[in-house]
Amino acid sequence: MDVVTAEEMRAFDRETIERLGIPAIALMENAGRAIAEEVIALCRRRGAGAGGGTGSADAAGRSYGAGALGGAGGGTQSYGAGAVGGTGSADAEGRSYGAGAVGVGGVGGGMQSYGAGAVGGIGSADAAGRSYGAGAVGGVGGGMQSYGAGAMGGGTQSYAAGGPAIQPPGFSVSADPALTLTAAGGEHWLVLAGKGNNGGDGLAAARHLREAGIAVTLVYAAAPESLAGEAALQRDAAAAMGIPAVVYGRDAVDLAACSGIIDALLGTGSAGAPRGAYAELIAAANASGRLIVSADIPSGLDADTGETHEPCIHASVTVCLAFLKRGLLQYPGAGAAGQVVVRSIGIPAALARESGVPVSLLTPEVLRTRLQVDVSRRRSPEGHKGTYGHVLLAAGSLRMSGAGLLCARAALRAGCGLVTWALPDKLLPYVIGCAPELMLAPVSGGDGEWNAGTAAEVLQLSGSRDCMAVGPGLGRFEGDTDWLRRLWEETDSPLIIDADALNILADADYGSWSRRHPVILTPHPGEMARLAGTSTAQVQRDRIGLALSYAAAHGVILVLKGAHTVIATPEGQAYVNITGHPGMGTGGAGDVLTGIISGLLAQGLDAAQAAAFGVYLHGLAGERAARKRDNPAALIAGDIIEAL
Ligand SMILES: NC(=O)C1=CN([C@@H]2O[C@H](COP(=O)(O)OP(=O)(O)OC[C@H]3O[C@@H](n4cnc5c(N)ncnc54)[C@H](OP(=O)(O)O)[C@@H]3O)[C@@H](O)[C@H]2O)[C@@H](O)CC1
Ligand SMILES: [K+]
Repeated sequence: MDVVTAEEMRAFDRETIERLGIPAIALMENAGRAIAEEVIALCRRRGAGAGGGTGSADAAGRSYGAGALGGAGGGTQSYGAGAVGGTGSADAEGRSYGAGAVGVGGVGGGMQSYGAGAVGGIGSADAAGRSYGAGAVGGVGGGMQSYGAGAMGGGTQSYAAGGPAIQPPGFSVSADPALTLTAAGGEHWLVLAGKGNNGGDGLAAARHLREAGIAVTLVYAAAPESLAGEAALQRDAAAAMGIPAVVYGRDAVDLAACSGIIDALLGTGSAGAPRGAYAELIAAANASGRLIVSADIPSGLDADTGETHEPCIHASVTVCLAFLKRGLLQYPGAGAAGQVVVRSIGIPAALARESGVPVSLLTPEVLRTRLQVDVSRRRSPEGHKGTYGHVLLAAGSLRMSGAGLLCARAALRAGCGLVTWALPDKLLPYVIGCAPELMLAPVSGGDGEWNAGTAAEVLQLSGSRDCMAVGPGLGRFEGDTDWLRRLWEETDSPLIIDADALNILADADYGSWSRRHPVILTPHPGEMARLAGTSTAQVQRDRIGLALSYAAAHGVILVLKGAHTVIATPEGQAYVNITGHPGMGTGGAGDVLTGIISGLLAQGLDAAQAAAFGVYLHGLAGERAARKRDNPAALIAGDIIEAL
C-alpha cells in the first residue's frame, strides 16, 4: 500500500481530474459516500452492541485499508481496500491483508488471509487456517489452507482457480446495504464543515446519513457563503434537502448534544495550527466525549509529518481518502487518527505506482511483490546448516554480555545455519553453555572489554562468514573509530551496525570511508539523533522524511526503530512497519532485532529484504510474546526470541 504526502495527493487529484477527465465533484461524492458508509457501519455495530474499534487491554487490533474495520479484541489486523478484520479473541491471531480481504480471527484461531477478495475462515482453537488469493474462502476448521481465485477450502487444501461453485441464488433484490441502517432512531450526528474541500466531503456524507435515517446537523466553521467550487455545490445540495445547519460563532452549538461527530474541518489543504473557529470547534469536539470520525485526516494534524498542532482532533476512526497519508502512520498523528480506513474515491491506485511514490506500508504483499521476499521462509528438503548461512557477531563486553547473547540467539531463531559470536576472551567462561547452539570465538580482550587491536582477529573470522553484525553490548574503547573503520572497509560481506557501534559512527566522519558491500544501520531515535547531529525530538518530528534523506545521503539501509519503524534504502524507498507491541519497549529488544536481520542476511536475503522482513518478523514475534503474558508490561527481550 502506497503512502503519500499532501503534495503527492494533490498531484494525483489533479491528474485524475485533468488528464482522466473525472469531475472533481465525482471524487467528492465518492469521498462523502465512503465517510457515510463508515459512520453507518459504526452506528450498526453500536446498535448491535458489538462496539468496535477499541481493543481490549491485550489487543493489538489494527486496520489499514479501504473498507477495513478492525474489530474489538486481540491480534486482529487488516490492511488493504475492502479489508475487514473481524473480532479476535485475546488469543486469536487473525490477520487479513489485501483488497477485499476479510479476516475473521476465531477464538484461539491462527487465521491469516492475504490477497484481493480473500476471505479467511474461522479457525478453531487449534486451527491455522490460511487463505491466499482473490476470492479465496478459507473454510471453518483446523489446518485449512486455500490458495487461488475463488477457491474454497474446508478442512483440506485447495488451490484451483474458480474452486467449487457456490449455488447460484434464485431471484433476489437487495438495497444498498452499506448505506442502510435499520435502527437509526437514537443517532444524531454533527458534521463540522470547514470551507475547503474537506468540508465538502463532510457535506456530501451528511446527505447519505440523512438518507439512511440518521439525524444530521451541519456546523459550519465559517460563513457558508465563503465556500466555493465543489464545496459550495455540496452546501447548496444539503440546504436543498433541508438538512439543518448552524454557523459557529453566530448560532448556539452544543457539541455534546449528539451521538457522533464527523470532523470535516481541515484536510490536506490545512497549513499550521488551526485558527479561530476551527481551533475552538476542534477543542469542543474533543471535550464532547463523543465518537469522532475524521474525514481524510484529523483536523490539526500535519498530513506529512504526523505532528499534531494545538489543538488536534482525537478521532476514533479516520476515513482516509484515496491514499494513506504519511502523517497517519507517524506518531503522534497515528495516535490521534484512531482506526485508519483507506477508501477509494475514484483516483486510480496505479497513479501512485507509476509516479514512483517512495513510501509503502510494510505488508506481506509489499514484502512479496515489491521486495520479492519469500515470506513463507521455505526450507529446502535437501538443506543443511551450510545452506542457511553463517553470521559473525562482534558484540558483548563484561557488563553487557547479555546483549551479545540475545543478538546471537535471535540470529539462530531467524533461521540461519550457524552463528559465531566473537567476544572478549575473559567473557568466555561466563557464557559457555548459555546457548549451546552458538560457536564462541574469543578475541584478545584481557579485561573483558574490546580493544583496538582486535580488528584483525575479527576480520580474520569474518572471511568465511556471510555477514557481520557489530555493536550490541560492545561498549566504547580507545581507538574504536579506527577499529570500526577497518571492519567497515575490509569486511567482505554485508554489515549491520547497532548500538555502541552506531555511537562510534556518530563521532566519526564516516562519509569518506569506502565500502563495497551494503551496510544496515539500526538506530533508535536517540542514536539517530547523534548520527544526524540533531535532537531526538527533531528525529521524531518526521521519521519517514529523515530516514529517507539520511539513507540516500549516506548510502546505507537505515532502520529507524521506534513505534512504526521506518526502513529506508539508499535508492530512496522507505517502508513503514506496523507490526509490534508497546510491550516491546524493553532492554535487549533492539539486540534481538539486529540478530534477526543478520540471520536473514546470512540466508541470502539482500540488505533491504533482510532489514524490512526482519523488522516485520520482530514485531510479529513481539505481538505474540505480549499475548502470552497476563500483562504485556512483563514482556522481556528473550520472550521475543522464543516467539519467533
Ligand atoms: N479534488 C480534490 O481536491 C479532492 C479533495 N479531497 C478532500 O479535500 C481535502 C483538501 O481540500 P482543500 O485543498 O480544499 O483543503 P482543506 O483541507 O479543506 O482546507 C483548506 C481550507 O482550510 C483553511 N485553512 C487552512 N489552514 C487553516 C488553519 N490552520 N486554520 C484555519 N483554516 C485553515 C483554508 O482557508 P484559507 O486559509 O485559505 O482562508 C481553506 O479554506 C482533502 O483532505 C480531502 O478531504 C478529496 O475528497 C479528494 C478530492
Ligand atoms: K478532517
